[in-house]
Amino acid sequence: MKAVLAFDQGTTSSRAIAFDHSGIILGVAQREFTQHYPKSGWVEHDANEIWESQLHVGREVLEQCKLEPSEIAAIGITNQRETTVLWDRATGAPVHNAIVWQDRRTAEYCDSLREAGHLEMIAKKTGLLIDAYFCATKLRWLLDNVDGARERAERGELAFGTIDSWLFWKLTGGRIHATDVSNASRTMLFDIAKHQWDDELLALLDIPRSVLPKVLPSSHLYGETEAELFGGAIPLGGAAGDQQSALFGQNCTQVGMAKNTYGTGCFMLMNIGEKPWASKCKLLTTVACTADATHQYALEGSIFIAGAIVQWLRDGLGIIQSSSEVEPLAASVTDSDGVYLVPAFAGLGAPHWDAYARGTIVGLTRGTTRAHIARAALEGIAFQVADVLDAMQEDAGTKIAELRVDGGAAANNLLMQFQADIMQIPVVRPKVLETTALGAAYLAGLASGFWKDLDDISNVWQTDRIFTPSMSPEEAKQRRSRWSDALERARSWEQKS
Ligand SMILES: Nc1ncnc2c1ncn2[C@@H]1O[C@H](COP(=O)(O)OP(=O)(O)O)[C@@H](O)[C@H]1O
Ligand SMILES: O=P(O)(O)OC[C@H](O)CO
Repeated sequence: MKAVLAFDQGTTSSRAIAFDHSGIILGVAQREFTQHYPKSGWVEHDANEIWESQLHVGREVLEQCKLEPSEIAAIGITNQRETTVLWDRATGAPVHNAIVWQDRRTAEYCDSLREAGHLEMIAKKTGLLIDAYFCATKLRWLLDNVDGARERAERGELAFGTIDSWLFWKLTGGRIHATDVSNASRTMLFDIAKHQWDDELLALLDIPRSVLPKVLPSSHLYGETEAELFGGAIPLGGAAGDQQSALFGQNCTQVGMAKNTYGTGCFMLMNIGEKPWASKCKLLTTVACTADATHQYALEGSIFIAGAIVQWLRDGLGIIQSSSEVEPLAASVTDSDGVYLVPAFAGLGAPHWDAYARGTIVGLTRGTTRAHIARAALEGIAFQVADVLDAMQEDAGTKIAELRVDGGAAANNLLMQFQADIMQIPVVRPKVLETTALGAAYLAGLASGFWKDLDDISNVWQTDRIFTPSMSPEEAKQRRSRWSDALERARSWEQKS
């Protein structure tokens, strides 16, 4: 076998990456797809467009690398999590656009769940806080708002899944309706200690069990692709939510090791070992990936908007033409000149959890230029990450020695240096920034025997650059205090209807 293929289905694009046995990237294909914003705070994707884009890049990378399906040991899927698809089992047609993880339409329903006193029970079972972010309330919304959906679901005609399930279904021509444990742990319907769907939660959310996929380990032979899709069947060797996949791809397999991924949002995960425990600092407890069917958990801080702020500078404000221009623009000034940008465009996630916060720019003067705004935008990403790191250290009762980083925006040196400065710990960037895809490749490669065990893959991870703090602790403290002031201005901005 020559390669393992990772399908990395992200929020803004679908990617396919082929890795060889040494973890070297043989080829990458990528395709963006449409973001739908039907109302303020709503975000949707066309699940068929997701499928078509993923299929297209899968074929493209095989062609690019001149690889035959028979030379691929397995495909590993990694995906944007929580994005919720509901489709018809007979036709395979989605009943509605997928509701994306960033979508806030169920925020008020979540308030009512909280007010009814369900917070503790839900946190204990699922490791999650009650938030519109997770699948459960999105799925309930679909069942209640799509004509006839609830009746069809009760009759067993509909299937629910996160994007991994949806891709498994499409790749196998509807033969497989399954998800992996790491994705299941993001639904708010899954008991993470017992590793099973929970009847009390299903009853509370009014979700019929018949819509649910089967839950399997992350590294596992799920089946094979339909032969005609790629000109030959390819084994499906695993799946994982993209953030758990990145934790695995960063080799954070020991307790206390942490990574942060800078994509559309930012997600910091720290390995906490074999027992789940509840966060005291509004972080999530989630299922991590393992090489076998054993269980591991991670503590997670999810930030909704990170790299997306750079897209907004490009597409919304038009002050840059491409994402890579943000670094030279921000570097053209020595600081943000007192400007703070809180990127709460979709509310605030960890550790603040305010669905009604909105994006804010404060400290503007007549001297403010687009360069200051660009710099404040990058700093706004780093400040959010520092808040999560504090919460994680407090929760774990230990200092995190270093933070491993990856994702599209981790290529930005100015951002990485500021991140190390403001957190006062080293930021370590690996050579392969595609650790999300690498994690999925590992999972599939381990299931198919392409790699023997964890030792076999331990040499793949290599450091590219370490950013060490160069700002004084006093200055970092002062800057973070101003950031907290700015954050206060952003909180509770959107009014409840
Ligand atoms: N040089 C850069 N500096 C800052 N942000 C960047 C840079 N290049 C890309 N990005 C941002 O990174 C994100 C893309 O990263 P990626 O890991 O592909 O995200 P996702 O998987 O969420 O689609 C985009 O939001 C983009 O704006
Ligand atoms: O698509 P990404 O990389 O921004 O990741 C999205 C997360 O999985 C949402 O929880």
